[in-house]
Amino acid sequence: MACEVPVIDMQDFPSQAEKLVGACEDWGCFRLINHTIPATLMSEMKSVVRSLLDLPLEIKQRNRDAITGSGYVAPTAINPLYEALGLYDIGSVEAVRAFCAQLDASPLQRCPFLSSATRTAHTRLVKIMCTYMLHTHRSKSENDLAITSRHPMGMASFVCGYGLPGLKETIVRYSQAVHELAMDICRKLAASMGLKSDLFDEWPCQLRINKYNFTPEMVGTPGVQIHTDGGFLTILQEDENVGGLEVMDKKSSEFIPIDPLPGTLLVNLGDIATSPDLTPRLLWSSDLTRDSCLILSRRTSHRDLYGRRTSPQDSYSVLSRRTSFWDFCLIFSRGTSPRDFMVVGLRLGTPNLYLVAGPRPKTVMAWSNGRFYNLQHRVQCKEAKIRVSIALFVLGPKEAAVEAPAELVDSEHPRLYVPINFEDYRKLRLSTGLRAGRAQRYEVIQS
Ligand SMILES: O=C(O)CCC(=O)C(=O)O
Ligand SMILES: [Fe+2]
Repeated sequence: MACEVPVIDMQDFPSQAEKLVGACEDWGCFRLINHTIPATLMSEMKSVVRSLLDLPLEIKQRNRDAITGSGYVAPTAINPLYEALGLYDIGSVEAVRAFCAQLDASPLQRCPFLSSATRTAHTRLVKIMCTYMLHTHRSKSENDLAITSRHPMGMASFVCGYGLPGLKETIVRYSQAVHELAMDICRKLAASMGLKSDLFDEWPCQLRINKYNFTPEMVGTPGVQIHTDGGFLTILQEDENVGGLEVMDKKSSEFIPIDPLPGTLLVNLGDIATSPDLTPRLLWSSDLTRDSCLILSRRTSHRDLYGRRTSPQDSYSVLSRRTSFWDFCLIFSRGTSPRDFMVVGLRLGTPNLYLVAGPRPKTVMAWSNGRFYNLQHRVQCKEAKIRVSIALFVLGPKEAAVEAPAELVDSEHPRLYVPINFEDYRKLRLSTGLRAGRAQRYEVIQS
Protein backbone atom coordinates (compact mmCIF):
# COMPACT_ATOMS: atom_id res chain seq x y z
CA MET A 1 0.00 0.00 0.00
CA ALA A 2 1.48 3.33 -1.02
CA CYS A 3 1.38 6.15 1.45
CA GLU A 4 -0.63 9.31 0.97
CA VAL A 5 1.52 11.94 2.63
CA PRO A 6 -0.01 15.42 3.00
CA VAL A 7 0.25 17.56 -0.12
CA ILE A 8 1.34 21.18 0.29
CA ASP A 9 0.69 23.68 -2.48
CA MET A 10 3.48 26.27 -2.43
CA GLN A 11 1.30 28.81 -4.21
CA ASP A 12 -1.48 28.65 -1.63
CA PHE A 13 -0.08 30.45 1.41
CA PRO A 14 -1.05 31.47 4.04
CA SER A 15 -4.09 29.18 3.52
CA GLN A 16 -1.88 26.08 3.79
CA ALA A 17 -0.08 27.25 6.96
CA GLU A 18 -1.97 25.03 9.40
CA LYS A 19 -1.74 22.03 7.09
CA LEU A 20 2.02 22.56 6.78
CA VAL A 21 2.60 22.62 10.54
CA GLY A 22 0.28 19.61 10.97
CA ALA A 23 2.26 17.68 8.34
CA CYS A 24 5.52 18.42 10.19
CA GLU A 25 4.02 17.25 13.49
CA ASP A 26 2.09 14.19 12.38
CA TRP A 27 4.03 12.93 9.36
CA GLY A 28 7.47 14.53 9.40
CA CYS A 29 7.11 14.89 5.65
CA PHE A 30 4.93 16.29 2.92
CA ARG A 31 4.72 16.34 -0.85
CA LEU A 32 5.29 19.71 -2.45
CA ILE A 33 3.33 20.76 -5.50
CA ASN A 34 3.33 24.01 -7.48
CA HIS A 35 6.89 24.71 -6.44
CA THR A 36 9.27 26.93 -8.37
CA ILE A 37 11.71 24.42 -9.91
CA PRO A 38 10.77 24.02 -13.59
CA ALA A 39 10.06 20.45 -14.71
CA THR A 40 12.65 20.81 -17.50
CA LEU A 41 15.35 21.80 -15.02
CA MET A 42 14.44 18.82 -12.82
CA SER A 43 14.85 16.42 -15.70
CA GLU A 44 18.04 18.08 -16.96
CA MET A 45 19.51 17.82 -13.48
CA LYS A 46 18.58 14.17 -13.32
CA SER A 47 20.57 13.56 -16.52
CA VAL A 48 23.49 15.49 -15.03
CA VAL A 49 23.37 13.31 -11.92
CA ARG A 50 23.58 10.18 -14.04
CA SER A 51 26.49 11.59 -16.02
CA LEU A 52 28.43 12.64 -12.92
CA LEU A 53 27.93 9.38 -11.10
CA ASP A 54 28.99 7.50 -14.23
CA LEU A 55 32.39 9.22 -14.14
CA PRO A 56 35.44 7.09 -13.33
CA LEU A 57 36.08 6.50 -9.66
CA GLU A 58 39.25 8.58 -9.57
CA ILE A 59 37.31 11.62 -10.76
CA LYS A 60 34.48 11.09 -8.30
CA GLN A 61 37.03 10.82 -5.50
CA ARG A 62 38.10 14.40 -6.25
CA ASN A 63 34.82 15.45 -4.68
CA ARG A 64 36.43 15.80 -1.25
CA ASP A 65 34.72 16.63 2.03
CA ALA A 66 34.25 20.35 2.64
CA ILE A 67 32.91 19.43 6.06
CA THR A 68 33.02 15.90 7.43
CA GLY A 69 31.02 13.56 5.27
CA SER A 70 30.02 16.10 2.63
CA GLY A 71 32.00 14.70 -0.33
CA TYR A 72 31.98 11.49 -2.37
CA VAL A 73 30.47 8.46 -0.67
CA ALA A 74 31.59 5.15 -2.15
CA PRO A 75 29.57 1.95 -1.79
CA THR A 76 30.17 0.31 1.59
CA ALA A 77 29.49 -3.04 3.19
CA ILE A 78 26.39 -1.51 4.78
CA ASN A 79 25.07 0.19 1.67
CA PRO A 80 26.79 -1.72 -1.16
CA LEU A 81 24.41 -0.50 -3.85
CA TYR A 82 24.68 3.15 -3.00
CA GLU A 83 27.08 5.92 -3.94
CA ALA A 84 26.82 9.69 -3.83
CA LEU A 85 28.48 12.99 -4.57
CA GLY A 86 28.02 16.03 -2.37
CA LEU A 87 28.14 19.79 -2.59
CA TYR A 88 28.38 21.59 0.73
CA ASP A 89 27.01 25.10 0.93
CA ILE A 90 24.94 25.29 -2.17
CA GLY A 91 24.12 28.95 -1.45
CA SER A 92 27.76 29.86 -2.16
CA VAL A 93 28.59 30.51 -5.80
CA GLU A 94 32.25 29.60 -5.12
CA ALA A 95 31.28 26.26 -3.59
CA VAL A 96 29.13 25.41 -6.62
CA ARG A 97 31.99 26.37 -8.96
CA ALA A 98 34.47 24.33 -6.93
CA PHE A 99 32.19 21.29 -7.11
CA CYS A 100 31.98 21.59 -10.91
CA ALA A 101 35.75 22.07 -11.15
CA GLN A 102 36.44 18.99 -9.03
CA LEU A 103 34.38 16.85 -11.36
CA ASP A 104 35.60 18.32 -14.58
CA ALA A 105 36.09 15.02 -16.29
CA SER A 106 37.02 16.22 -19.72
CA PRO A 107 39.79 13.97 -21.06
CA LEU A 108 41.19 17.01 -22.82
CA GLN A 109 41.51 18.96 -19.63
CA ARG A 110 43.14 16.01 -17.96
CA CYS A 111 45.58 15.34 -20.77
CA PRO A 112 48.89 16.88 -19.63
CA PHE A 113 50.65 17.00 -23.00
CA LEU A 114 48.03 19.01 -24.86
CA SER A 115 48.94 22.69 -25.21
CA SER A 116 46.29 25.19 -24.23
CA ALA A 117 46.11 26.32 -27.89
CA THR A 118 45.27 22.75 -28.92
CA ARG A 119 42.61 22.60 -26.27
CA THR A 120 41.09 25.88 -27.35
CA ALA A 121 41.13 24.85 -31.02
CA HIS A 122 39.55 21.53 -30.15
CA THR A 123 36.87 23.14 -28.01
CA ARG A 124 36.06 25.56 -30.86
CA LEU A 125 35.76 22.68 -33.28
CA VAL A 126 33.41 20.80 -30.99
CA LYS A 127 31.37 23.99 -30.50
CA ILE A 128 31.01 24.43 -34.26
CA MET A 129 29.96 20.80 -34.61
CA CYS A 130 27.45 21.18 -31.79
CA THR A 131 26.04 24.37 -33.30
CA TYR A 132 25.62 22.54 -36.58
CA MET A 133 23.83 19.71 -34.82
CA LEU A 134 21.60 22.22 -33.02
CA HIS A 135 20.56 23.62 -36.37
CA THR A 136 19.71 20.19 -37.64
CA HIS A 137 17.97 19.15 -34.37
CA ARG A 138 16.00 22.28 -33.51
CA SER A 139 13.95 20.59 -30.83
CA LYS A 140 17.00 19.95 -28.70
CA SER A 141 18.51 22.49 -26.35
CA GLU A 142 22.26 22.87 -26.31
CA ASN A 143 22.30 21.30 -22.91
CA ASP A 144 20.35 18.26 -24.07
CA LEU A 145 22.76 17.86 -26.88
CA ALA A 146 25.74 18.02 -24.61
CA ILE A 147 24.63 15.33 -22.26
CA THR A 148 22.54 12.95 -24.27
CA SER A 149 24.51 9.78 -24.39
CA ARG A 150 22.24 8.19 -26.98
CA HIS A 151 22.90 11.10 -29.30
CA PRO A 152 26.24 10.55 -31.03
CA MET A 153 27.03 14.25 -31.18
CA GLY A 154 25.98 14.82 -27.58
CA MET A 155 28.20 11.95 -26.56
CA ALA A 156 31.06 13.19 -28.72
CA SER A 157 30.81 16.68 -27.32
CA PHE A 158 30.78 15.36 -23.79
CA VAL A 159 33.74 13.10 -24.38
CA CYS A 160 35.61 15.86 -26.12
CA GLY A 161 35.23 18.21 -23.24
CA TYR A 162 32.43 20.41 -24.42
CA GLY A 163 29.86 18.63 -22.32
CA LEU A 164 30.86 19.99 -18.97
CA PRO A 165 29.94 23.61 -19.63
CA GLY A 166 26.44 22.32 -20.32
CA LEU A 167 26.46 20.26 -17.14
CA LYS A 168 27.88 23.17 -15.16
CA GLU A 169 25.17 25.48 -16.30
CA THR A 170 22.51 23.01 -15.23
CA ILE A 171 24.20 22.46 -11.86
CA VAL A 172 24.39 26.22 -11.28
CA ARG A 173 20.76 26.79 -12.25
CA TYR A 174 19.48 23.84 -10.24
CA SER A 175 21.54 24.85 -7.19
CA GLN A 176 20.09 28.35 -7.24
CA ALA A 177 16.55 27.11 -7.78
CA VAL A 178 16.59 24.46 -5.06
CA HIS A 179 18.33 26.78 -2.59
CA GLU A 180 15.73 29.50 -3.14
CA LEU A 181 12.98 26.94 -2.76
CA ALA A 182 14.50 25.60 0.48
CA MET A 183 14.65 29.09 1.95
CA ASP A 184 11.09 29.76 0.83
CA ILE A 185 9.82 26.58 2.52
CA CYS A 186 11.68 27.50 5.72
CA ARG A 187 10.24 31.04 5.66
CA LYS A 188 6.72 29.73 5.11
CA LEU A 189 7.17 27.20 7.91
CA ALA A 190 8.47 29.84 10.33
CA ALA A 191 5.67 32.26 9.38
CA SER A 192 3.09 29.46 9.76
CA MET A 193 4.30 29.02 13.35
CA GLY A 194 4.06 32.74 14.07
CA LEU A 195 7.86 33.18 13.99
CA LYS A 196 10.15 35.61 12.24
CA SER A 197 10.42 34.35 8.70
CA ASP A 198 14.13 35.05 8.16
CA LEU A 199 15.25 32.63 10.90
CA PHE A 200 16.85 30.17 8.48
CA ASP A 201 18.29 32.55 5.93
CA GLU A 202 21.93 31.93 6.86
CA TRP A 203 21.67 28.19 7.43
CA PRO A 204 23.96 26.34 5.01
CA CYS A 205 22.55 23.72 2.68
CA GLN A 206 24.15 20.63 1.21
CA LEU A 207 23.26 18.96 -2.06
CA ARG A 208 23.71 15.23 -2.34
CA ILE A 209 23.19 13.32 -5.56
CA ASN A 210 22.53 9.64 -5.05
CA LYS A 211 22.85 6.63 -7.32
CA TYR A 212 21.63 3.13 -6.51
CA ASN A 213 22.94 0.29 -8.65
CA PHE A 214 20.06 -2.06 -8.10
CA THR A 215 20.86 -5.56 -9.37
CA PRO A 216 18.53 -8.58 -9.76
CA GLU A 217 20.11 -10.45 -6.84
CA MET A 218 19.64 -7.45 -4.53
CA VAL A 219 15.89 -7.10 -5.05
CA GLY A 220 14.23 -7.08 -1.64
CA THR A 221 17.30 -5.81 0.21
CA PRO A 222 17.94 -2.28 1.49
CA GLY A 223 19.54 0.26 -0.87
CA VAL A 224 19.96 2.65 2.04
CA GLN A 225 19.40 1.52 5.60
CA ILE A 226 16.93 3.07 7.99
CA HIS A 227 17.99 6.53 9.01
CA THR A 228 16.88 9.99 9.89
CA ASP A 229 18.45 13.00 8.20
CA GLY A 230 20.75 14.99 10.46
CA GLY A 231 19.81 18.49 9.37
CA PHE A 232 16.68 20.59 9.65
CA LEU A 233 14.83 19.55 6.55
CA THR A 234 15.44 17.73 3.28
CA ILE A 235 13.99 18.37 -0.17
CA LEU A 236 14.07 15.20 -2.21
CA GLN A 237 13.74 14.88 -5.96
CA GLU A 238 12.91 11.21 -6.28
CA ASP A 239 13.57 9.04 -9.29
CA GLU A 240 10.25 9.34 -11.07
CA ASN A 241 10.61 5.87 -12.63
CA VAL A 242 12.17 3.73 -9.92
CA GLY A 243 10.53 3.71 -6.49
CA GLY A 244 11.92 2.25 -3.31
CA LEU A 245 11.64 5.03 -0.75
CA GLU A 246 9.81 3.95 2.40
CA VAL A 247 8.89 6.10 5.37
CA MET A 248 7.99 5.08 8.88
CA ASP A 249 4.44 5.98 9.74
CA LYS A 250 4.45 7.82 13.06
CA LYS A 251 1.29 6.17 14.39
CA SER A 252 1.70 2.55 13.28
CA SER A 253 5.53 2.47 13.18
CA GLU A 254 5.17 0.53 9.95
CA PHE A 255 7.26 1.30 6.89
CA ILE A 256 5.14 2.45 4.01
CA PRO A 257 6.29 2.84 0.41
CA ILE A 258 6.16 6.28 -1.15
CA ASP A 259 5.33 6.26 -4.83
CA PRO A 260 7.18 8.92 -6.80
CA LEU A 261 4.99 11.62 -8.33
CA PRO A 262 6.71 13.26 -11.31
CA GLY A 263 7.18 17.01 -11.08
CA THR A 264 6.69 17.10 -7.31
CA LEU A 265 9.22 17.06 -4.47
CA LEU A 266 9.16 15.29 -1.14
CA VAL A 267 10.14 17.27 1.94
CA ASN A 268 11.05 15.57 5.21
CA LEU A 269 12.22 16.80 8.58
CA GLY A 270 15.53 15.89 10.14
CA ASP A 271 16.93 15.71 13.64
CA ILE A 272 17.52 19.41 14.15
CA ALA A 273 13.85 20.13 13.65
CA THR A 274 12.80 17.78 16.37
CA SER A 275 14.04 15.59 19.18
CA PRO A 276 16.86 13.29 18.13
CA ASP A 277 17.48 10.20 20.17
CA LEU A 278 21.03 10.77 21.26
CA THR A 279 21.39 7.89 23.60
CA PRO A 280 22.41 5.03 21.34
CA ARG A 281 24.54 2.41 22.96
CA LEU A 282 27.06 0.47 20.99
CA LEU A 283 27.19 -3.12 21.99
CA TRP A 284 29.55 -5.88 21.07
CA SER A 285 29.02 -9.41 22.11
CA SER A 286 31.55 -12.21 22.29
CA ASP A 287 29.27 -14.72 20.72
CA LEU A 288 28.57 -12.76 17.61
CA THR A 289 30.69 -13.53 14.65
CA ARG A 290 33.92 -11.57 14.65
CA ASP A 291 32.74 -9.36 11.91
CA SER A 292 29.56 -8.00 13.30
CA CYS A 293 28.44 -5.73 16.06
CA LEU A 294 25.21 -4.50 17.43
CA ILE A 295 23.91 -1.15 18.33
CA LEU A 296 21.71 -0.93 21.35
CA SER A 297 19.42 1.97 21.82
CA ARG A 298 18.10 2.78 25.24
CA ARG A 299 14.84 4.66 25.41
CA THR A 300 14.36 6.46 28.68
CA SER A 301 10.63 6.55 28.10
CA HIS A 302 10.47 2.76 28.13
CA ARG A 303 9.29 2.79 24.60
CA ASP A 304 11.29 0.88 22.12
CA LEU A 305 12.55 2.39 18.91
CA TYR A 306 9.27 1.86 17.19
CA GLY A 307 7.19 3.39 19.92
CA ARG A 308 5.83 0.19 21.45
CA ARG A 309 5.68 0.25 25.21
CA THR A 310 8.15 -1.98 26.94
CA SER A 311 8.62 -2.78 30.58
CA PRO A 312 11.35 -0.81 32.41
CA GLN A 313 13.52 -3.95 32.63
CA ASP A 314 13.16 -4.43 28.96
CA SER A 315 13.93 -0.92 27.93
CA TYR A 316 16.77 -1.71 25.60
CA SER A 317 16.05 -2.06 21.93
CA VAL A 318 18.71 -4.10 20.26
CA LEU A 319 19.49 -2.92 16.81
CA SER A 320 21.96 -4.48 14.52
CA ARG A 321 24.26 -2.75 12.15
CA ARG A 322 26.33 -5.24 10.29
CA THR A 323 29.76 -3.74 10.20
CA SER A 324 33.27 -5.06 10.35
CA PHE A 325 34.81 -5.66 13.72
CA TRP A 326 37.58 -3.23 12.81
CA ASP A 327 35.07 -0.64 11.86
CA PHE A 328 33.57 -1.15 15.26
CA CYS A 329 36.97 -0.69 16.92
CA LEU A 330 37.38 2.48 14.94
CA ILE A 331 34.02 3.74 16.06
CA PHE A 332 35.08 2.93 19.58
CA SER A 333 38.50 4.48 19.38
CA ARG A 334 37.03 7.60 17.89
CA GLY A 335 34.42 7.60 20.56
CA THR A 336 36.44 6.79 23.63
CA SER A 337 37.20 10.40 24.40
CA PRO A 338 36.00 10.61 28.00
CA ARG A 339 34.07 13.74 27.12
CA ASP A 340 31.92 12.07 24.50
CA PHE A 341 31.77 8.43 25.33
CA MET A 342 31.47 6.18 28.27
CA VAL A 343 31.34 2.46 28.72
CA VAL A 344 27.98 1.78 30.18
CA GLY A 345 28.66 -1.73 31.34
CA LEU A 346 29.11 -5.39 30.78
CA ARG A 347 26.09 -7.62 30.76
CA LEU A 348 25.84 -11.35 31.12
CA GLY A 349 23.29 -13.28 29.18
CA THR A 350 22.91 -14.78 25.75
CA PRO A 351 24.98 -13.90 23.84
CA ASN A 352 27.05 -14.03 26.95
CA LEU A 353 29.23 -10.97 26.94
CA TYR A 354 27.92 -7.58 26.03
CA LEU A 355 30.09 -4.54 25.96
CA VAL A 356 27.85 -1.56 26.05
CA ALA A 357 29.02 1.92 25.29
CA GLY A 358 27.75 5.08 23.76
CA PRO A 359 27.78 8.83 23.87
CA ARG A 360 27.35 10.33 27.29
CA PRO A 361 23.67 11.02 27.71
CA LYS A 362 23.53 14.63 26.79
CA THR A 363 20.48 16.71 26.38
CA VAL A 364 20.37 18.46 23.10
CA MET A 365 18.24 21.09 21.68
CA ALA A 366 15.70 20.43 19.04
CA TRP A 367 14.46 23.43 17.17
CA SER A 368 10.77 22.62 17.40
CA ASN A 369 11.01 21.78 21.11
CA GLY A 370 9.92 18.23 20.37
CA ARG A 371 6.89 19.19 18.24
CA PHE A 372 8.03 17.88 14.88
CA TYR A 373 8.62 14.30 13.83
CA ASN A 374 12.05 13.49 12.39
CA LEU A 375 11.10 11.00 9.78
CA GLN A 376 12.77 7.61 9.72
CA HIS A 377 13.12 6.37 6.19
CA ARG A 378 14.99 3.92 4.01
CA VAL A 379 15.35 2.98 0.36
CA GLN A 380 14.53 -0.59 -0.64
CA CYS A 381 15.73 -2.25 -3.84
CA LYS A 382 12.48 -3.07 -5.62
CA GLU A 383 13.70 -3.74 -9.13
CA ALA A 384 16.97 -4.24 -10.95
CA LYS A 385 17.40 -0.74 -12.35
CA ILE A 386 19.61 2.25 -11.75
CA ARG A 387 17.86 4.68 -9.41
CA VAL A 388 19.00 8.26 -8.94
CA SER A 389 17.75 10.87 -6.52
CA ILE A 390 18.72 14.40 -5.52
CA ALA A 391 18.58 15.53 -1.91
CA LEU A 392 18.99 19.07 -0.65
CA PHE A 393 19.61 19.22 3.09
CA VAL A 394 19.03 22.42 5.03
CA LEU A 395 21.55 21.76 7.81
CA GLY A 396 21.90 23.90 10.93
CA PRO A 397 23.41 27.34 11.55
CA LYS A 398 27.16 27.62 10.95
CA GLU A 399 28.03 29.16 14.29
CA ALA A 400 25.04 30.01 16.44
CA ALA A 401 23.74 27.23 18.62
CA VAL A 402 20.41 25.80 17.60
CA GLU A 403 17.70 26.33 20.15
CA ALA A 404 13.95 26.45 20.25
CA PRO A 405 12.76 29.99 19.53
CA ALA A 406 11.30 31.66 22.65
CA GLU A 407 7.86 31.71 21.01
CA LEU A 408 7.73 27.91 21.11
CA VAL A 409 8.40 27.78 24.84
CA ASP A 410 5.80 28.50 27.54
CA SER A 411 4.59 26.99 30.79
CA GLU A 412 2.75 24.26 28.93
CA HIS A 413 5.69 23.63 26.64
CA PRO A 414 8.80 23.98 28.80
CA ARG A 415 12.12 24.08 27.02
CA LEU A 416 13.10 20.45 26.53
CA TYR A 417 16.59 20.77 25.11
CA VAL A 418 19.71 22.72 25.80
CA PRO A 419 21.23 24.54 22.82
CA ILE A 420 23.75 22.64 20.72
CA ASN A 421 26.10 23.70 18.01
CA PHE A 422 25.12 21.96 14.78
CA GLU A 423 28.69 20.97 13.94
CA ASP A 424 29.04 19.30 17.37
CA TYR A 425 25.84 17.44 16.72
CA ARG A 426 27.03 16.38 13.28
CA LYS A 427 30.29 15.10 14.75
CA LEU A 428 28.36 13.20 17.38
CA ARG A 429 26.33 11.48 14.68
CA LEU A 430 29.50 10.55 12.85
CA SER A 431 31.36 9.45 15.95
CA THR A 432 28.60 6.99 16.69
CA GLY A 433 30.04 5.14 13.76
CA LEU A 434 27.73 6.03 10.98
CA ARG A 435 29.23 7.60 7.96
CA ALA A 436 28.68 10.65 5.85
CA GLY A 437 26.12 12.24 8.05
CA ARG A 438 23.96 9.19 7.80
CA ALA A 439 23.50 8.28 11.42
CA GLN A 440 20.94 5.87 12.68
CA ARG A 441 21.03 3.57 9.68
CA TYR A 442 20.16 0.55 11.71
CA GLU A 443 18.82 -2.77 10.75
CA VAL A 444 16.42 -4.08 13.34
CA ILE A 445 16.95 -7.63 14.42
CA GLN A 446 15.08 -7.65 17.65
CA SER A 447 13.04 -5.22 19.70
O1 LIG B 1 17.15 8.34 -2.47
C1 LIG B 1 16.21 8.57 -1.74
O2 LIG B 1 15.03 8.47 -2.13
C2 LIG B 1 16.42 8.96 -0.31
C3 LIG B 1 17.81 9.43 -0.02
C4 LIG B 1 18.01 9.76 1.41
O3 LIG B 1 17.26 9.40 2.26
C5 LIG B 1 19.18 10.58 1.79
O4 LIG B 1 20.00 10.93 0.93
O5 LIG B 1 19.27 10.93 2.99
FE1 LIG C 1 17.53 10.51 4.08
